[in-house]
Amino acid sequence: MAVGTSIIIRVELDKTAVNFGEVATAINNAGGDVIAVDVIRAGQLTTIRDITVNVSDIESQKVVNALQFMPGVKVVNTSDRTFLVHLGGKIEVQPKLPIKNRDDLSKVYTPGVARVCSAIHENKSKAYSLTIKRNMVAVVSDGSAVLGLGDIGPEASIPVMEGKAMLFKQFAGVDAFPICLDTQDTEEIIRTIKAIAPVFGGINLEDISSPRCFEIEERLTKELDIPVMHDDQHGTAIVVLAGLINSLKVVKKPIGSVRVVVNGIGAAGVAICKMLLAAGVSHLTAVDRFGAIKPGEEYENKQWQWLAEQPQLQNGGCTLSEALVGADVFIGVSRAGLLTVEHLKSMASDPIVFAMANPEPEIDPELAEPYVRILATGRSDYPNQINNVLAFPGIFSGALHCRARDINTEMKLATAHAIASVVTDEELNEQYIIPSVFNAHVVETVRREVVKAALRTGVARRVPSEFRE
Ligand SMILES: NC(=O)C1=CN([C@@H]2O[C@H](COP(=O)(O)OP(=O)(O)OC[C@H]3O[C@@H](n4cnc5c(N)ncnc54)[C@H](O)[C@@H]3O)[C@@H](O)[C@H]2O)C=CC1
Ligand SMILES: CC(=O)C(=O)O
Ligand SMILES: [Mg+2]
Repeated sequence: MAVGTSIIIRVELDKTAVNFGEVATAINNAGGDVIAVDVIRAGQLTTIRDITVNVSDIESQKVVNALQFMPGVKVVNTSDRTFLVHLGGKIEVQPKLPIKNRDDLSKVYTPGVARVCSAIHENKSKAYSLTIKRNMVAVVSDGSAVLGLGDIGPEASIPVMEGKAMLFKQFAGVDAFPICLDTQDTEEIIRTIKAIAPVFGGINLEDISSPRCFEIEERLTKELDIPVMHDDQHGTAIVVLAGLINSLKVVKKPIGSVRVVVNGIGAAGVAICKMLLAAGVSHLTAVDRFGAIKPGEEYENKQWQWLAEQPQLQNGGCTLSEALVGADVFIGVSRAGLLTVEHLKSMASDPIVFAMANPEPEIDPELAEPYVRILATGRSDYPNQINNVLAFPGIFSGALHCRARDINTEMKLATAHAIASVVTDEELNEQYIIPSVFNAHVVETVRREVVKAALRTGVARRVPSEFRE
């Protein structure tokens, strides 16, 4: 399944040779959908127009080619609107107050700033009240597992990390900065993050491949006193659990009785398995490239080893096709196109399918829809978007608010239940198992429940005023 985009094509039309209707037909025939037309210049013999076209990324060149070879049409240039929003980057640093005169200058900078530095030197925790640390998260990647694109390197990962920073700010008011590291060495990543940590109130690890991501997160959690969370693991697992809680209400199956197959036991898959077990799933099959993880087998990957020792793990060694026969739930965090209609037909009644590989899911949603009761993907352009963006802004907002030193399992479970609770019983249906990322109640509810869980479990270092008795 191709990814949709929209392009603007500037054309010069020779009025004696072609009319706009013919141009629009050629675009449609090549797979494009004209959504807007602007006349840039209208002359006696020629007109210049900007034509905005919705098109799949695969077909965009076909559309341009179709026009290029049309008599009377000259393609002046083409711009991809997705690329346009990335021009010059998507975020910037803005001062909170203007520097209008020398008096202002001497307060925000030297000499005034020196007194503030000394105050922090005497009491390090004042960095929270006197610097950006209080509300600033580092979004750190090494470019090794970017979306489903794989190891594309630090520079190529910047657009995703900038995007995450935008989401932090827009949805939760949390400032976040993208940091893309030119190393994939576990020790060097740990050392670097520890070295930059003083500026930040939290560390959001992003798109770091497994199994290195597990050790990096575990070590940083132990060695830093600010919350560290690998979003692809926990953000994803939390939202999956929220979606599953609500889906099971729709199909009226208790969590302890369903057979769940998770495909792709990497960063997201491991965390999803752990979260589902913590939430009460008792029949779980964990499938990766080499088949299902086998109980009793020895694995080099410590997370797989842990999973292999869990009594709820079933169907060891079988293929995805074998695992899916009679399964109630499929959760894919693997690769595009691994799931077929035949697989869906072999599942139990009322199949629940979360095909979450990005940007292309394990199965084309349009193919899957007729054969499933509930379908969710990671994408914004289909209903039921299961994406970690529902979790990380609110979690970090809550953790920063109560200055939590950790984001623990209770806080993660509280987040999953909080997200699920935003969809009321009256609203709940097959097409609406998970709230929209634009639903303002999501962050508000998650933030509140995260603070409550942090206070309850003793990881909060500050009791926000609204929680004081
Ligand atoms: N919707 C969402 O919120 C999220 C979606 N994802 C998506 O999930 C996918 C995996 O992400 P990560 O866990 O971060 O990557 P990862 O690289 O840590 O894990 C991917 C796993 O899939 C396995 N895999 C590859 N081919 C397979 C096959 N044919 N059958 C079974 N397993 C196979 C790999 O061996 C690996 O264990 C990506 O497409 C990513 O975009 C990840 C995080 C959040
Ligand atoms: C959504 C996300 O974090 C990913 O696909 O990697
Ligand atoms: Mg990610």
